[in-house]
Amino acid sequence: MKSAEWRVEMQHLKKVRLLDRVDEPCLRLLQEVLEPYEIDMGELLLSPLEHNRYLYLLLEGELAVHLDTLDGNPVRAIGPGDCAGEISFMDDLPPSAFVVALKPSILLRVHRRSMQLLTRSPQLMQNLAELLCHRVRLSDRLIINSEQNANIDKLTGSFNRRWLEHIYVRESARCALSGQPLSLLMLDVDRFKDYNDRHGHLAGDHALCLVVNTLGKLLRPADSLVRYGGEEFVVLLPEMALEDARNVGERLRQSLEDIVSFQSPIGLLPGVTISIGVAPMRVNDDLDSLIDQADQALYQAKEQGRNRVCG
Ligand SMILES: Nc1nc2c(ncn2[C@@H]2O[C@H](COP(=O)(O)OP(=O)(O)OP(=O)(O)O)[C@@H](O)[C@H]2O)c(=O)[nH]1
Repeated sequence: MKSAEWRVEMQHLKKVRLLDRVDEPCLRLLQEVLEPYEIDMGELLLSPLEHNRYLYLLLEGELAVHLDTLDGNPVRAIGPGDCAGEISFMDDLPPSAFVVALKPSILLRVHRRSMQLLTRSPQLMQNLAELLCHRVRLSDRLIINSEQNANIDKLTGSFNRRWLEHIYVRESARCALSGQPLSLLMLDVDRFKDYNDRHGHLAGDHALCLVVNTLGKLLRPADSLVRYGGEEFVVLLPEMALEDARNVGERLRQSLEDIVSFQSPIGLLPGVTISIGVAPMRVNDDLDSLIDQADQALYQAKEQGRNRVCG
């Protein structure tokens, strides 16, 4: 980052949202302490590893904010008129994120020692408070999104095992308390190794997505379709007894048998069939013992020739 040679003018300050509606005398004072800087593309402006003493106001260019490392995708971009470093500028702690220039950028910066000057303007303080509120809301949204993503299988978009462990605790307790049954289906794609060998691993991936898309449409909102691992899936059916769960299993099995071929991004592919083991929750069943029961029923379905429901 290098100091720029030009003088900061009023027109520059008018571009910055943080200075919106700040009165002219205060802007004039700020004009004296703001320093213009230029930063090259790819250059690091802020890092959690280095103390920051400045508030940066971006006039031109674009910056990117990265949380943990610079390798992944940025969590947000900073455009002209926005600012950077405001949190570490205020609390005098290391920055909470990396900020890097996405384009050659022009900035104004003000040192912490001029903080008193900023606090003279109630309007500027209000703008700053609003900006910090906005940042908090963004962070909350990021936490919610990452929490949701942590429960989702990346390939198929179904729930993953982590979600199953979480939802089982809730649903089993709820059903036990209200005297309702709960059942679990264990599903496995038939002869999936052959499918991969014959049509390729990518085709296998599309077939797994087909399974999730097809079965997902047949389930109630309260049911959870979970990719348990590889080509194995679990369906948790709260408030459902064994007989009804068998019927659901049969409907799921049939729905895939009916798909002889399907259109995928790599062309027309053959459908797959599934075998299903059904298990009703018994008193004192935990998730492992219930899965174990369903797994034994699934084993029988495979033994009896596949593409069937047992249990
Ligand atoms: N394409 C693809 N294949 C996977 C994935 N996860 C697991 N597999 C494959 O699924 C196959 C499972 O094979 P097996 O456990 O032998 O069972 P199977 O061939 O389905 O035979 P049965 O279960 O006895 O009907 C293995 O070849 C794995 O490589 C995945 O995410 N994508």
